[in-house]
Amino acid sequence: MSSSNGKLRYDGRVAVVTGAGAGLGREYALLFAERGAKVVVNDLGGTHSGEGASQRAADIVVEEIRKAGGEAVADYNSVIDGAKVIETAINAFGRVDILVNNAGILRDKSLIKTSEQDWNLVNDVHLKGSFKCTQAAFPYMKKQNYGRIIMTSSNSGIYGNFGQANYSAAKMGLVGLANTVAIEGARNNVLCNVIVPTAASRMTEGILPDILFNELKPKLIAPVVAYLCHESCEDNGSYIESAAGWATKVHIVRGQGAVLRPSLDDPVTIEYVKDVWSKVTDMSRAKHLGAIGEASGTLLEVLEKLKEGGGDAVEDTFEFDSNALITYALGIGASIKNDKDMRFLYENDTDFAAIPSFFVMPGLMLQMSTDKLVSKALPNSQVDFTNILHGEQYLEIVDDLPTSGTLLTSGKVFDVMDKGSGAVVVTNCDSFDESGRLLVRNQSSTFVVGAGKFGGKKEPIAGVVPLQPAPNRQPDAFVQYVTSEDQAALYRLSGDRNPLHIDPQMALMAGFKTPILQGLCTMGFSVRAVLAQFADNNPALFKAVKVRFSGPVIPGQSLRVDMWKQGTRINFRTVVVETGKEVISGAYVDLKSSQAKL
Ligand SMILES: CCCCCCC[C@@H](O)CC(=O)SCCNC(=O)CCNC(=O)[C@H](O)C(C)(C)COP(=O)(O)OP(=O)(O)OC[C@H]1O[C@@H](n2cnc3c(N)ncnc32)[C@H](O)[C@@H]1OP(=O)(O)O
Repeated sequence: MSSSNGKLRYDGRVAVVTGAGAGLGREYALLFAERGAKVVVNDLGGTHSGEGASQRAADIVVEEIRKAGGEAVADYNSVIDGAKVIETAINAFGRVDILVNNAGILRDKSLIKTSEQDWNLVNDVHLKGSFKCTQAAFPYMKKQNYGRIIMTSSNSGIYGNFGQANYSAAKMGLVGLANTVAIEGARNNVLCNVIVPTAASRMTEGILPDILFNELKPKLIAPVVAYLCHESCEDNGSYIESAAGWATKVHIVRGQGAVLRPSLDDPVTIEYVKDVWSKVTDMSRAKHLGAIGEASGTLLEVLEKLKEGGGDAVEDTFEFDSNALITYALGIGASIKNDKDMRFLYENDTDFAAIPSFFVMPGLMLQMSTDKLVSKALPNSQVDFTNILHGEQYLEIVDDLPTSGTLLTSGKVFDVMDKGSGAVVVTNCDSFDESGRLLVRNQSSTFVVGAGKFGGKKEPIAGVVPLQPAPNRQPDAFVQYVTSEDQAALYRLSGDRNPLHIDPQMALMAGFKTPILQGLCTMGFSVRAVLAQFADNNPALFKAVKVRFSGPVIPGQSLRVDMWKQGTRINFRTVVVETGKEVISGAYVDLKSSQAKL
């Protein structure tokens, strides 16, 4: 009930505040009364460790309220007798609208020294007392279709605090109690929230440092609790931390988690758990779940994935910005010497855009960040940078591409082939933007040299994107580029830090005389050639590319890209000019429209 001057009022409401003889409870009681509520000032009047009883504390506060012109009655019952506390409200005022479960005691001891009595007493007053009072008030509130309930938790519960095992447990218990009360009351407009206060009171005296203690006035928290209890506040099940004239909502969050077995038929092993532990504990994409149904919903999704045998999917985020796009463009030979390349090199260019082949990166980085995909797909195989070569790549742009953002990429092994001289592992990686929109699909084949002859099948399954041989005629066009001796060194800044491309020793171990160029760098040069020749350098016309890396390129060599136009498909091959050897075969770029011209 708001009065005309905009002040929030509680006229006609009856508020029960437990433990209202001092500290926070007293401030709540005074504020409710000042704003028109009739108040039950409950206080057993014991010591802060729960000894003794006295009517004095409650009486003083009642007196204070009455003197100020408010209405209040005292109640001296223990909150464990919750029914009696609520009875006081019904007898005096005929109803109960607001219940602030605030009463509490402390019996701080280290875990080892905590007696059963210390445990029971603290839990009884905080947890059982809140339960008893709430249970007694609930029928009245439900019947009148109105109620506001507060549970009082503590950072000691949420984070733990040395010497407060009993208190921490009770305080976290109150969070659980509030969660369910909020659900059970919602239909009848009986809302329940949690306050997590840090206040100077007789309970915290001697625990908090003096400087902090003096600034943590209970009076500064009372308006937060009062607002939570006002009819205009629709929060339900919220945890609100408040102290020193500050308040915030607190959430329990859950990470994305990791699937712990490849399929429904597989057991969960300790070793697998260890392998994916960093994913289990990764909180970078943690989320708050609104209800228990959301939590179990995720489990159903996991089971669905496992049924499809997709439990081995791995996920990662990929962040990029204009720097990443420009570094990539330079890495595949874009140059300011070419006017039409400015849009790829200068973030203030009005048409600034990514060269579309940049979007192989999320899939590549996912594969390089985990040894779970390629190596796990092969029996007894040791996969490392000395025996893998990029075999094939397919990239498809599905939706409009931003020039910066964070993509979530999900990848899994799609096919494994035994080619004798090596094994080919095909992975599919889909990348989504933050709203869940699928932007890019990548399919990569990794040729694992020497890992063949394991008795696997030779042919690909349906869904492995096939190559397309070049037409049997002279190319319609060709473009030639010189790569720099530093090309691989420059390109690796985009993320592919495979030492094969820069470290002569590693190259020797992998069977090459010198470091070789990244396959995707050669692909990038080739895509640039097709865009320049057939799409007026317009990246928006690019739809997809498929290539096979059929031979290595040495940085410094020249590349000739031979192209054939067949409608919107541009077939191409890439040849090292100095040797005449084909290094990209069976390749094509699909453009979005047939505006493409010779
Ligand atoms: C975990 C991380 C994920 C991946 C990260 C990648 C990181 C990067 O840093 C790695 C790189 O960029 S490496 C550089 C780019 N790649 C290359 O230079 C490889 C060039 N290709 C070759 O040398 C040979 O084709 C070679 C060696 C691949 C094959 O040659 P051969 O052994 O002589 O094979 P061949 O007799 O020609 O054919 C045997 C069967 O294999 C198939 N095949 C051939 N080349 C393939 C290729 N590139 N990709 C896929 N399959 C290929 C053939 O079709 C044949 O199969 P079938 O008998 O069924 O026809």
